[in-house]
Amino acid sequence: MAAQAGPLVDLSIDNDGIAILTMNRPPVNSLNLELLEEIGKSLDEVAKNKTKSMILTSSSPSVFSAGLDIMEMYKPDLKRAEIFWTTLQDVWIKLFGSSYITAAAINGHAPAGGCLLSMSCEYRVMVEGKYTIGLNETALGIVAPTWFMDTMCHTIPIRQAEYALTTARMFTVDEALQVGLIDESASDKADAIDKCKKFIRKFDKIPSLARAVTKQKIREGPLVRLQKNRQQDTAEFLGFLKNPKIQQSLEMYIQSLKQKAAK
Ligand SMILES: CC/C=C\C/C=C\C/C=C\CC/C=C/CC(=O)SCCNC(=O)CCNC(=O)[C@H](O)C(C)(C)COP(=O)(O)OP(=O)(O)OC[C@H]1O[C@@H](n2cnc3c(N)ncnc32)[C@H](O)[C@@H]1OP(=O)(O)O
Repeated sequence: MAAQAGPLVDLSIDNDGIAILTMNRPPVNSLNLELLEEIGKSLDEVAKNKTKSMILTSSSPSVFSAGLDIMEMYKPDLKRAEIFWTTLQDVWIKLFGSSYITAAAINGHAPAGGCLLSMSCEYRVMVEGKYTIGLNETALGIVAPTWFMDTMCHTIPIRQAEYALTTARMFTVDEALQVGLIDESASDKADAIDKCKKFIRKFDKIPSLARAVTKQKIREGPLVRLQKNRQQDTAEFLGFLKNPKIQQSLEMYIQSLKQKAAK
């Protein structure tokens, strides 16, 4: 993978007071520990500055995020793997549970953890093209953690979520629109950001405390479930990583990604 140039995230505030959080880990914004830490810090910053809203996007021209960095899971140092997983949990708790308004301008592919980040926002606009979005874990022989599933069930009807999760369905932009996995499509990244801003402006006349408390109450179930089960969730993740069969399938998956990239 190419060496990192520049900061892993960019956080800027526009003239309307909207924070734009841009993931910047070329080539595919795979979520390693350092990127997750930087996303977490940026989410803290947005909360601390009482910014009214945030749009999550990517600096890549074709990938929103490739999901978790597979190299964090392949033959890992278990202490780092534990920190990696708890940092991912923290990011999800901060984003899914945020009181400020959140929207994702999905400017490219969003598999697995990339889909999770976008679903943790309140509104999704995806750029038209041959991009796909979804939770593909079962295709890799693994089970998405309960809070990944909960997040999908908060986004699309539970029947559709069950079908998508069990079949590892990757949705095209049109299919995602049809099922409600995304709210709108856009012609390009600028259009996606404009549409996210239009969504954010819908709240101009809604008292912010009432909005925030309503959001937190409706999202309380999945949040409490993870908060109560964090240690068990982490132990399960580490247990997976220690399983030789999982390591073998990871190795094969990495090879297949590399072969595809080399073509
Ligand atoms: C797989 C996990 C298995 C077991 C884990 C064990 C236990 C886990 C238990 C529970 C946790 C489960 C939760 C998992 C959630 C996840 O997020 S897993 C990650 C799933 N992500 C994917 O499957 C996406 C894979 N990537 C792609 O499909 C494509 O790269 C993508 C469509 C995003 C972009 O395509 P393209 O622009 O053509 O780029 P390339 O494919 O050419 O890739 C460029 C280089 O980037 C490397 N790469 C791609 N994805 C990842 C990744 N997720 N992690 C690390 N590296 C990645 C790719 O190998 C290329 O590298 P190279 O240039 O060859 O060095």
